[in-house]
Amino acid sequence: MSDASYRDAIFSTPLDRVARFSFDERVVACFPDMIRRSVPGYGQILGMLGLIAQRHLRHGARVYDLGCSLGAGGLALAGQLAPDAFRYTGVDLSPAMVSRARETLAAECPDHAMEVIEGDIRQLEYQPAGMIVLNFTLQFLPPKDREAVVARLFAALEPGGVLVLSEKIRAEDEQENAWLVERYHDFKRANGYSDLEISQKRTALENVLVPDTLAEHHARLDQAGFSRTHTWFQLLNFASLIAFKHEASRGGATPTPDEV
Ligand SMILES: Nc1ncnc2c1ncn2[C@@H]1O[C@H](C[S@+](CC[C@H]([NH3+])C(=O)[O-])CC(=O)[O-])[C@@H](O)[C@H]1O
Ligand SMILES: O=C(O)C(=O)Cc1ccccc1
Repeated sequence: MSDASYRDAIFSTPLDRVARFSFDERVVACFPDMIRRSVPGYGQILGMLGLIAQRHLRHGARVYDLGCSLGAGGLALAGQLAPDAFRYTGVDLSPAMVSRARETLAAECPDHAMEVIEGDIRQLEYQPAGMIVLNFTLQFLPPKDREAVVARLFAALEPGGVLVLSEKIRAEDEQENAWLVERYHDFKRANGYSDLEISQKRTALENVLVPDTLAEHHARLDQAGFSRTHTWFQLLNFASLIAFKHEASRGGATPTPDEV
């Protein structure tokens, strides 16, 4: 298969019926362009993964990248960490994404331990992990399935482990939300998408990408058992959170900010 990447023009012509958005071959072919032009802060969030891992990951521990798409999270980590610093397991449900991700990671980081599993993050048998990345993936699960997945991830994390959760979010306040969505559409327009593309993509994502509020995310993480959660990034209606699983062996000692 070719590793060429194309400009996203999927919603550029008028469609009689806009189908539900899916991660099929057509999306895979233009995905790097689509996500960079559609997700404010995407590159900056990826660039922080290595820094977060350097601070919080036990040397040699496993990192899960759930809904890894083309393995961008793995590439970012391998670019910043030594081969013995971590073992990467990407997981994605889309066969087209998985085969491209495997090719890219084998070619770009042959010295690192990188595997990609085709599977559903709701059913995966998780191995113990030091860091779990959900970079714009939880938002695609039916809302009723989100709590159970987060609980499973908490169980899979080693004490001292971290979950990085990046999501499109909805603001609680209707006016604030409307302002953020309008400026997000401006952002897309400035990145070369037409009004037609913006509106057809919006239709395709209805009931497929269902954003939660930041308060809902924090509450779900707290409920799963995470000892602390921070919102460390937000640009318009896109945000990233970090959740810490408490180090069990500290026996009541007060954790420093880096140890929470
Ligand atoms: N149940 C599921 N199980 C596994 N994968 C799933 C599931 N549902 C959806 N996916 C996968 O989650 C990914 C979401 S994209 C992630 C970007 C990437 N993290 C990146 O940093 O480039 C986000 C976006 O396109 O906005 C797709 O590849 C789906 O196939
Ligand atoms: O929310 C949107 O309008 C987007 O375009 C985000 C997005 C980016 C890439 C794939 C699916 C959704």
